[in-house]
Amino acid sequence: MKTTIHKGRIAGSITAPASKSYAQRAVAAALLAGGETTLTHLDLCNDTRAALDVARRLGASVSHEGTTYTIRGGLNPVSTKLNIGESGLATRLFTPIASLCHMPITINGEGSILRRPIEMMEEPLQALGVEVISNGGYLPISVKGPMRGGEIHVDGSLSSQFITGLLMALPLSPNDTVLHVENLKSRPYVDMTIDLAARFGVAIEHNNYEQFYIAGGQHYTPCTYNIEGDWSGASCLLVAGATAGSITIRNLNHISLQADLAIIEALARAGAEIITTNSSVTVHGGPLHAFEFDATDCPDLFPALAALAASCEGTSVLTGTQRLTYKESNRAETIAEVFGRLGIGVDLSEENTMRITGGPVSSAVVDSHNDHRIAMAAAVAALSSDDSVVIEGADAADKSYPNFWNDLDTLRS
Ligand SMILES: O=C(O)C1=C[C@@H](OP(=O)(O)O)[C@@H](O)[C@H](O)C1
Ligand SMILES: C=C(OP(=O)(O)O)C(=O)O
Repeated sequence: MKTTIHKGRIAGSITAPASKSYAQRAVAAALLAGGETTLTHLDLCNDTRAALDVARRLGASVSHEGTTYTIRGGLNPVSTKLNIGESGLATRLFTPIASLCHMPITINGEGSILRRPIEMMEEPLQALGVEVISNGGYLPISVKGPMRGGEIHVDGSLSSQFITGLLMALPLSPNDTVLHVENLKSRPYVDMTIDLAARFGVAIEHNNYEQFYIAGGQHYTPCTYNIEGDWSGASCLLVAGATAGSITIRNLNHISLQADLAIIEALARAGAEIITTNSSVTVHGGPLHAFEFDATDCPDLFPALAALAASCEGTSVLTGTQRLTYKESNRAETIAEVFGRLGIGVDLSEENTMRITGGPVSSAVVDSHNDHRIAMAAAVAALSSDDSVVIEGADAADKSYPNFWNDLDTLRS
């Protein structure tokens, strides 16, 4: 899909979509719980839809009325093939869960996930007694458990998602596990996992995120769990509030564990006016200035931060670009290309650093590279353009925020 976004102002309010990070974790916990779990405020995006499909294939029964989902859990595969769509989290979360089963299960996906590495899962799963065959460190991957527990080492520098998968699956293995983690990045996502597991009655202990102690033989207890609004999805439109008018987003919890709550700090550093209540955030624009921000632990914010920096006076310095190579696109390169076409200088010459010099945004045709966060960031930049920006591959937003283009329309009318 191609969409054209004209320059202009935004105002008004919208409701944040469900956090796909929490939704996928909650669907996994509901699958692992013997009994009926109710998930509320679960509006679907492609990644969450994929998680629900995988949960069904692994034995869950799922029904819903509106955004309230009832999931009857119990790990009991009805299929030996899982399709995780394009979701990095679903790949690295459901592979350890599938490894709890006695039968061989193959996990495959489509689009960008086929180019994203999964090699980090192989040795640790083997050390836990799982037979593993991958496609040279990429999908598809076949696993045959059951995963036993034990003592393993995992490098967390490329992704935290496999650690999330292990933390969620290993409590159900027969033996205890000591998981040694080096170089953990995206740490708030691990906090989200531990917190969600605790809400389902599962205990995970750790020593400064370096050793995790996971008792085996635990049980997930079914419960009613509300899916928080998504700070990641909201981040681009909050930036649009700062660069092109004002915005209120409801259904955002400002004491959330979500990594991308950090967008508030970046907006404040750039000089935006921010008002938070218990369940909403309002951002007003004004003169914006260059800011410095380390996004190592909240890598999904980079595209939104680039759109913010493009509208700031001066050169903003963002660190943590090493985290971006294996996202839906090579995101540092994609940001440099897309914002370069819009006339915004993006300098990647220093390691792990992105320098963005704000200035006028030119009309151009840009390609999302099938990356949802790039499509949404380009739309925000377009609001400050001299005329309009054509975004090719705009439907990439369906991965996390299918209603994004409608919400943007609402804010413009
Ligand atoms: O656990 C999660 O929900 C996620 C963790 C992060 O990935 P990495 O740990 O690979 O950085 C993030 O980029 C991704 O969108 C969602
Ligand atoms: C990187 C992302 O997701 P995932 O890794 O789960 O595909 C994202 O949503 O920006």
